[in-house]
Amino acid sequence: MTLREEADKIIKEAITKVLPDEAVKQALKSRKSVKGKLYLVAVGKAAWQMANAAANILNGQIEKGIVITKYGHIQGDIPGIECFEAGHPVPDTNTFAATQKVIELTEELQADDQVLFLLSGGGSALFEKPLISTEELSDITKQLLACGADIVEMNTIRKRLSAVKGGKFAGLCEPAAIFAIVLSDIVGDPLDMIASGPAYADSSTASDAIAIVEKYHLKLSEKARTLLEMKTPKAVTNVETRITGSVRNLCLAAKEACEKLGYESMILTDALQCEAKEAGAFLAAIAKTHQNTDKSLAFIAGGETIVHVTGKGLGGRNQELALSAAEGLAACKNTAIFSVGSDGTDGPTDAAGGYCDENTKEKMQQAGLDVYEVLKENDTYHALKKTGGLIITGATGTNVNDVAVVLIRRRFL
Ligand SMILES: O=C(O)[C@H](O)CO
Repeated sequence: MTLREEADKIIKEAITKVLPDEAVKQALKSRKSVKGKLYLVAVGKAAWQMANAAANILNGQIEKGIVITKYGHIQGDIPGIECFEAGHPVPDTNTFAATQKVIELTEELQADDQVLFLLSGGGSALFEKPLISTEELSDITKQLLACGADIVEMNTIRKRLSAVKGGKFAGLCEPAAIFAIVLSDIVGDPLDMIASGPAYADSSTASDAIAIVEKYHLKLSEKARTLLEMKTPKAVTNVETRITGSVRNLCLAAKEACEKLGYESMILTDALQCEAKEAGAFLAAIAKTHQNTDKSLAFIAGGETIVHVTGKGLGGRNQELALSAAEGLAACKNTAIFSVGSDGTDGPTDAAGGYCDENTKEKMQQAGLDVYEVLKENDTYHALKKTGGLIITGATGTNVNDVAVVLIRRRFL
């Protein structure tokens, strides 16, 4: 097997292990049934998979259900559940129309009813009723995506501009109860930030929001600024939450997959949060340090990096991380670094991530490309396409953040 084939195998096995089906099944065991009706609302990139798992278990008990997920993420019909696809990472008209359907569903709720709320990352874009114009929301979302704000900063802003985020969806469901199962795609699993916490009390403050506006010089209307200064729900009383899955599980699954291939493996971190470029260079440095090993080694780093967009190219944080390792890897032997988003999408591309090895830099030179220029233009997608380094998985059905792996192969090759 080549290093690239090994990488693909590790990715496949790790992602399969973190599909939410089993987690949903376990979480549902602690759900108390209610006298009234049971409704299902599933939002996020893993919404279809979570809803399908729940519908199989609750077989016929669901009165009505709605799934909102990203384009290309619906894998079939779920009896009794309406499934919608919408825009991500920037909400679009389908987002607003599908969210309106959910709001209409909440208007039917009685005190004895229960909403099974299945939430996963991506929900911030996919579940939205904005309190500002849709044009301004789209503009602010694009500013936040480009400025290098991390996901907690982004969602601190997003939840204040929304009628469903920051605990407000829980308010719409009152007096009915919510049983929420949340698949975490944020380091540290902050429930109020995952998909902007529609059913969780907000821990951020107006001054946090204003500080973020100032830090990134965001351009806002007066109305948006006024909304940022307003209070969000600090207590939510009708929700019981089970948190399942996380980047930790993804790292453990990757470690297990590496070990099956004979790598001595170590999780370096499951809380990677820095510039993608820095993470790539750092992992390449680790690869260099261990070149004299006589054992096959794998180093695993999970989390979510950020990109400050400076160019006009196409790419994503995982592709950027992988390509940033190309320079350092050129000095290595039988060594590769790959980084992948468990949801199967990296930035606004059809790739899940990127793969580089000691030959990538040379392949780029042959194609007339310079690593630094490509990174400056944020055009990693096109460069990796030329070097055969794109990782394409398609929608995976899960979303528990990203994992990067260093492979140093010293046997079997
Ligand atoms: O939707 C979002 O806000 C991100 O995926 C984090 O959960």
